[in-house]
Amino acid sequence: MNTHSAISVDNVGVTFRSRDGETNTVLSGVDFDVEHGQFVSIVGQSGSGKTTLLKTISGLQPATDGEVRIKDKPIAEGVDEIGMVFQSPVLLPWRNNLDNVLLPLEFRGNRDRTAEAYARELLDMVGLEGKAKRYSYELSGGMQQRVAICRALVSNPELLLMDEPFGALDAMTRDSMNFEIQRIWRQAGCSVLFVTHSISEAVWLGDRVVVIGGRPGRIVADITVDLPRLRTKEHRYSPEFADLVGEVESHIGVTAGIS
Ligand SMILES: Nc1ncnc2c1ncn2[C@@H]1O[C@H](COP(=O)(O)OP(=O)(O)OP(=O)(O)O)[C@@H](O)[C@H]1O
Repeated sequence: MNTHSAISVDNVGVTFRSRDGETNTVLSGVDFDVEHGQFVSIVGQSGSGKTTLLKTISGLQPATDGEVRIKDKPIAEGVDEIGMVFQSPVLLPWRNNLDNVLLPLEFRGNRDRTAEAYARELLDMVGLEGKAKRYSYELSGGMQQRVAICRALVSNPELLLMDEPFGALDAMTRDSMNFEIQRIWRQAGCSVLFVTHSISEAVWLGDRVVVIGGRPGRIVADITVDLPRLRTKEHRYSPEFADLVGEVESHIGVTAGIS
């Protein structure tokens, strides 16, 4: 492991075993490090194992081989340093936004005035000033996803795992969330692993784009995105951006045997 790594995924493999004893190895030899504060996009064909990888890094899915370490502590020992955001915000409709954001702290018995003030700060940070006492049904899809992001950030995680977080949003809201998430990430100061089906989103947001491919899934490319921050729409029309998108596409295509 690199001494500066916040997250170390060390030769991880995942094999599922069905009830009748059949095995399905989904990931094999997945090996990469994430430095503190890095934004890493993960792309790959449907079924390549992206969600399985995020679940394994979060500790929800035990690794069959290898190990995941967060700040040098094995994930298997239980680590509080992770926040997760899914495609659907999954907010509890009977709780207002503030209470939804505070849920993880409530579970741990850590809800107090300081936590409430921080949760309000987060809601302000994502542009939901004045919406703390509103309910999810009063919000747009993009606003609900912002509440889910606040809930994931309220424990000050080292690592934010995002699985297709903007996949259910319309194109314009997705665009604005892509811009917003850069600002939120920089303010929160955490590392991010961001799974997406959109190659341009992956390149636009990432410091790196990790491509998962093959059967079983493994890392077939790890591409550095050397575009300046904060990225604006103009970057998407630059030749450098187009080259990077082409490079990522070529790796996804090669692994699928379609290029
Ligand atoms: N709990 C499980 N038990 C058995 N097989 C599973 C389980 N979870 C995932 N799989 C299998 O692992 C493979 C990878 O699934 P995964 O959801 O990780 O892929 P993905 O790259 O995230 O796909 P998508 O892009 O479609 O969301 C699939 O073949 C899936 O059927």
